[in-house]
Amino acid sequence: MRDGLDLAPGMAVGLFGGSFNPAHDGHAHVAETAMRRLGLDRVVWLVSPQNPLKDTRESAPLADRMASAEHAARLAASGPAMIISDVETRMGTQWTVDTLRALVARHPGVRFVWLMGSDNLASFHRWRGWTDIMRLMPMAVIARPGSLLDSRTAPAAARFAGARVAADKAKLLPDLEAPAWTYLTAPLNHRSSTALRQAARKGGA
Ligand SMILES: Nc1ncnc2c1ncn2[C@@H]1O[C@H](COP(=O)(O)OP(=O)(O)OP(=O)(O)O)[C@@H](O)[C@H]1O
Ligand SMILES: O=C(O)c1ccc[n+]([C@@H]2O[C@H](COP(=O)([O-])O)[C@@H](O)[C@H]2O)c1
Repeated sequence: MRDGLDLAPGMAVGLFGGSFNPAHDGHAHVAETAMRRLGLDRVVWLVSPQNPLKDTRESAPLADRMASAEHAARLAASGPAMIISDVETRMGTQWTVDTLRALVARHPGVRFVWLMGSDNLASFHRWRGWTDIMRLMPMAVIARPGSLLDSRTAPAAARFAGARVAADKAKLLPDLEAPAWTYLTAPLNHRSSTALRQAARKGGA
């Protein structure tokens, strides 16, 4: 089965999973920061069918979240650098570990890096197969307001302390063997989808 992802062997590719409900400039900030600091060729925005740890009732349809991600990605870069993908829906994978295993198998020679905000590092040890994710591909964590301290003391950070790469060596990350991860303290962006949904509800009330 083709997955619709146009990736060539040798490319350094960030995988950026999210609900994008809706997408916003904080997501653009993560994608742009990762691309620049890790020297990535592409960032694939994996628009998730449904975050396994979130409430389904609040989730907008996939097509709306894809459109929203397309719009936000244009804030991050023009040209082919940003790829908005429904590959998790196509492959029928819900858990990140399954998605990443499948993508690694389908794209030999691509140098993948998993990207996420620091709020997710704080809770990463609750994800299914999280130690397997750490061993599948390098990971870059982008600082997010409200989770800076939590994420630095996170169980996942402690467990893989020996695999941490200094931020000023982040460009090496796509070439390193997993486990390897870095924490990027870029200028912070305060946007969140929750706040946007709340504002929309107030506006519509
Ligand atoms: N402002 C931000 N700074 C850094 N990372 C962010 C920011 N906003 C979102 N992210 C990261 O982007 C990824 C996808 O996030 P998601 O789509 O859940 O957006 P969200 O704003 O966190 O949504 P919600 O408020 O509904 O939880 C996650 O890894 C999250 O940590
Ligand atoms: O696989 C898991 O256990 C898991 C638990 C929570 C979140 N995730 C993934 O993390 C990414 C960010 O999720 P979210 O909802 O914070 O946007 C998205 O790709 C989710 O599928 C994955």
